[in-house]
Amino acid sequence: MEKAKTLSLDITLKRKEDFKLQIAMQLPLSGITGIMGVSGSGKTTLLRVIAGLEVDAVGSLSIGDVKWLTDNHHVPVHERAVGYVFQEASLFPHLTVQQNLDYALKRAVSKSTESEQAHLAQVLGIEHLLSRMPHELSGGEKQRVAIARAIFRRPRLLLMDEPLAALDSQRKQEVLPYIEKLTREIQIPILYVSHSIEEVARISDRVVYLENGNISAIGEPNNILARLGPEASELGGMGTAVAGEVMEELSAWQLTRVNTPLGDLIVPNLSASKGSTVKLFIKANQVSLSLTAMSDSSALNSFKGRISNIVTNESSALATVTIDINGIELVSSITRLSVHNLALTNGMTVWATIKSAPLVR
Ligand SMILES: Nc1ncnc2c1ncn2[C@@H]1O[C@H](COP(=O)(O)OP(=O)(O)OP(=O)(O)O)[C@@H](O)[C@H]1O
Repeated sequence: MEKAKTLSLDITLKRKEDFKLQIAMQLPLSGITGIMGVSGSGKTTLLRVIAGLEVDAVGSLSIGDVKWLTDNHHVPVHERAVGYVFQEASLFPHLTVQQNLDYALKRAVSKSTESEQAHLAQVLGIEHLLSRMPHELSGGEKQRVAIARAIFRRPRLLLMDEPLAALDSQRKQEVLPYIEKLTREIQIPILYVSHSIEEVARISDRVVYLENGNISAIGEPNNILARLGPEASELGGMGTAVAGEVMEELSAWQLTRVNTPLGDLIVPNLSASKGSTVKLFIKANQVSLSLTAMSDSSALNSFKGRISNIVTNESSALATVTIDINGIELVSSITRLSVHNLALTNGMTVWATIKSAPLVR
């Protein structure tokens, strides 16, 4: 990996007797890196170390050619060019959106230019909100303003800690596309902490999975998410992310046909324009398996594939079966009893049926 475009860290932080964060990794300074793990695994602590908020962290940390932490130097928080977005937007209630942004700008070491600010306001869709007071904004709008405030300081890196956790699912769906646009249109690398597999699968280019202060897996979202064990249920359930192109609206049926590497998927109406790219998340518990093609079933989406992995655990009723369909690893969660009854084994050909309802954009 080219050093100038890499975030490198090799750090240790002993928090208390039973928790030590010990992370060594190199991440490309591009796109979105999802940081996942169950509660208490160290996600927030990792972001705090990178931001410079943990003065007891030891080791090395550099962003491109700039060293933020070495054996004998700790660059203080205000000199690290990072933007931080938390769960709560925390805007000043007595200032307008514009005044909130100006306030942040006045205190910034590095400031964006007026044209950069205008572009950012447009990317985040907040141009029309600038004269409003925070109490006149929805939760999603507040979060978009908080993101703009963080980026006005021209950070090298944007740290987001559960930025959507306080929003309901409709607002989440509303804000996610703006976050995705940031890495494309502003080219700002993002570290994105989330509890939600769905969110991370949808927006991340890579995932770092933490367990008890250590990295237990790092790589492509699907590879990581498919390997999660029982902890996946705390994270909203396992699943598979697939990107696809919107082919047509079946408006009479309130459905949309999306072409994906699995084949054509019929999903609830996405209201997305024809030709646009969407990401779908297929929950593992919505994928059933059969040995023959089912022609008399109500399910619309059925695909032929080959079993590439079966994980069972005698203490659990459920098994995780991975099916390779045109190179996509589709994860299915079915009972161990079904694996036994169908005598499923690696390499076997099966039909995977996806209920159309649970697909999300
Ligand atoms: N200020 C603190 N002092 C001592 N220990 C702390 C402090 N903050 C967090 N911890 C501990 O450090 C560990 C990691 O916490 P951290 O908040 O990084 O986890 P997390 O993965 O972000 O969790 P969550 O998903 O619940 O936010 C936990 O054991 C936690 O109890």
